[in-house]
Amino acid sequence: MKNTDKRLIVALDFPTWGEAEKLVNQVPEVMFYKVGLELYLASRGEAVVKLREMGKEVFLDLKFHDIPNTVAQASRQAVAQGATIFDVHAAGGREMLSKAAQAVQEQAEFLQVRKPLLLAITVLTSMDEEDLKDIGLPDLRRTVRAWAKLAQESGLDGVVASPQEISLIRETCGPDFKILCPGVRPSWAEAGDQKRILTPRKAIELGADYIVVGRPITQAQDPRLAALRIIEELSTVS
Ligand SMILES: O=C(O)c1cc(=O)[nH]c(=O)n1[C@@H]1O[C@H](COP(=O)(O)O)[C@@H](O)[C@H]1O
Repeated sequence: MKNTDKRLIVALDFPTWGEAEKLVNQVPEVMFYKVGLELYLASRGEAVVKLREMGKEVFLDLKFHDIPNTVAQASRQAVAQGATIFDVHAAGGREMLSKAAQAVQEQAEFLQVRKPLLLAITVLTSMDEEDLKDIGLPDLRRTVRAWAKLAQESGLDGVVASPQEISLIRETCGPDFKILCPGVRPSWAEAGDQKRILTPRKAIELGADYIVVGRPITQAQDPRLAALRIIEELSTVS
């Protein structure tokens, strides 16, 4: 199908599978969807199965953050669900990250399935310097750099980060480390609760491998038109 771009992942933040399914059917050009906490729980995990049956790729965004054994075991389940990408929090630390990476490798070999990309959340795009100070972390860019480096040293494939930190992460982790960016807002959309944002084109130009866009598409009057405008914007950047 023309007019698709797998660098665009649409966040299906809906309270029922029915609403999510309607959106997916409205925008056949979008091939990659994010299932987060709300839809995963509302659909009792079925959203992932249904999207796979519809031929879509899934970013399973459950942001695991727990003791190393618990996260490793949950990671095995994420591999079994057929996600293309899933994530854990970098703040879980070196042992949690490396056990998760090891579990993904082992489980993919055991099930003989394609190994999903395992990404680490750095600093959430809804937080700014002030929010970080509140939780005792004094320097946003130093934190992002340290967490990205830790994720890479622990064997992860990449990070989830604000587009504003792409250059910093590229400098630190090199060209092959994956960077997935939420906090992406077309010039015509509202920021909402996102604080560290850039446009889709700018994010890709700076070196993002994937962008995640939710409400500018899912809450648009015409979601298909909104998605096509973003796909068109991306097509100008190779
Ligand atoms: O892990 C994520 O996807 C994520 C990380 C982050 O730092 N910021 C962030 O917004 N997200 C997710 O990306 C999506 C962004 O949605 P919109 O703000 O509606 O475009 C939401 O589903 C968030 O859960």
